[in-house]
Amino acid sequence: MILTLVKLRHSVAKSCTWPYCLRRCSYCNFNKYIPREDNHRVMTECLQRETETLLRLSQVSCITSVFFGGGTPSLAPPSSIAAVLESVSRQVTLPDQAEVSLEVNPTPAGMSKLEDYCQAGVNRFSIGVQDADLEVLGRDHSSCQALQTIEEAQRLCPGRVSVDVMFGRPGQSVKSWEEELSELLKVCDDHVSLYQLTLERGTQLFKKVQRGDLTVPTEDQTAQMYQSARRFLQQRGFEQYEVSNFARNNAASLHNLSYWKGRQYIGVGPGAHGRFVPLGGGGVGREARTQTMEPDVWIREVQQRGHGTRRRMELSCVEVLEEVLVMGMRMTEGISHKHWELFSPQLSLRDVFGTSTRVRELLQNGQLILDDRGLRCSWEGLALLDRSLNIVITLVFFHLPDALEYHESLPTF
Ligand SMILES: C[S@@+](CC[C@H](N)C(=O)[O-])C[C@H]1O[C@@H](n2cnc3c(N)ncnc32)[C@H](O)[C@@H]1O
Ligand code: SF4
Repeated sequence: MILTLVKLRHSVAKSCTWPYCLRRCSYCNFNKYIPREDNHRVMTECLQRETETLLRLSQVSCITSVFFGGGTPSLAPPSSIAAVLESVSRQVTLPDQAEVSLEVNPTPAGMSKLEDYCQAGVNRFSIGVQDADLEVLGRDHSSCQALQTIEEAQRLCPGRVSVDVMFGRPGQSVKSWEEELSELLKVCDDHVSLYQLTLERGTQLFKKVQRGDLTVPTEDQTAQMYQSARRFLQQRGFEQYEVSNFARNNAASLHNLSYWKGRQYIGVGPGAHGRFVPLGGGGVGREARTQTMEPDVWIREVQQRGHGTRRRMELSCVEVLEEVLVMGMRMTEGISHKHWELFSPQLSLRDVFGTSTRVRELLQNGQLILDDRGLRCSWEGLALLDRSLNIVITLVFFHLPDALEYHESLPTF
C-alpha cells in the first residue's frame, strides 16, 4: 500500500504494501509471499502502527493521495483498508478528494470485494490484466474474469480505473500484441499502464528462457511493440504522460505523478520505500528509507519499536538532483525550469546542460529538448530514455559537487 501525503510546506508520499499473493507469477520478482496462515488482524494492526509512527516522524499535516500496492492488496479484507485510512485521518487531514488507489488482481475473490473497498474509502482501482499467455505467466485469473473485474470497477469508479498490461512476453509477436491491445482498448477505462516484461533473475520464467524452453521477443520486436502501442493509444484519445502511462479525460494518476515530480513519500509495510525528511526526529535532509522485507520479521519489529525501517540514508544534494532527473525525465512534460529551481537554486538547467557537447548532440538529433519550458524528451527520445539519462546524470555529478548544501525546506509545492 502506498499513501501520498502533503504537508503545508512539504509534499510527502507514503507507501504501504500488502505483501501476500495466492501464487507466484512466473515472471515476478516483487517482494511477495504466499500466506501460511490468516494473519490479517496482526498485519492490519502493524500497518496502522507503522503509519502512525512514520506520520509523526514526517510531521506532515495533510495527505493528498493513498496507494495500496502489493503483492496483492485485493487479498486484504476491506476492513483492513478502512483501518489504515482511519489511522491516517486520525492523525492528519485526508481530504475527500484525495486519490485513494488499490491494486486489484482480477480474480473472483478480488472482484467480489470492490464495492466494499469503495465503502472503505478507495476511489481508484488499478487492475493487472494479462489477457493472454496466462498459463505461461502463472497468473491466477482468466480473461473473462479480467473483463468482468474491469466492468465492475468502472461501474463503481467511472473514469478512475487503470489497467496494467505487459508486452514482450514469451511467444508474443508484434501482430498478436496489437490484436490483444486493440481488444483491451475496447473495454478499458481512461488509464492504461504498459509494462515491458523484464526477465528477472531467480524467477521461473528467467530459468525457462535460460534453458531455451521459452523464447522472448527480440529487442527490435519489443521496440516495435512499444511504438505501435503508443500510436494505438494516441489514436484512441489517450495522452502519454509518462514512459509507461497513458490517460484520457484527465485520468492521470496523481499518486504516481508525485513520485515523478520528486515529491516526498512515506513507505509503510514490508519492503516499502520512502523519501522524506524526518522532521519529527530532528532531520533536515531528505532520507531514502526502506522497510524490512520479510513480513514476519517486519511484524516483530513494528510490535517492538513501532516501525520496521531497515535502512535509512540521508541523500546528498547531488543524489536528490539525480532522482529529480531520473524521475522527471520519465514524464512527457519533463522538468520545467521552475521545478528544477526548487531543487537547484544555484545552477539552472541551462547552466548544467546547456553547454555540454554531448547534450548538444542529443538536442541536435532530436532526442532531447531544452527550451523555455525546460528539459524533456521528444516523442522519439522517450523510447531511448535510458541512453540520454546516462549522459544527463553524468553532468549533474560533474557540475554539482557533493559539497553543495541541500535544504529540503526550499521546495514548497
Ligand atoms: C507487482 S504487481 C502488483 C499488483 C498485482 N499483484 C498484479 O499482479 O497486478 C504490479 C504490476 O507489475 C507487473 N510486473 C511484475 N513483474 C514484472 C516484470 N518482471 N516485468 C514487467 N512487469 C512486471 C505486474 O504484471 C503488474 O502489472
Ligand atoms: S505479479 Fe502480482 S500477483 Fe503475480 S506474484 Fe507479482 S505481485 Fe503477486
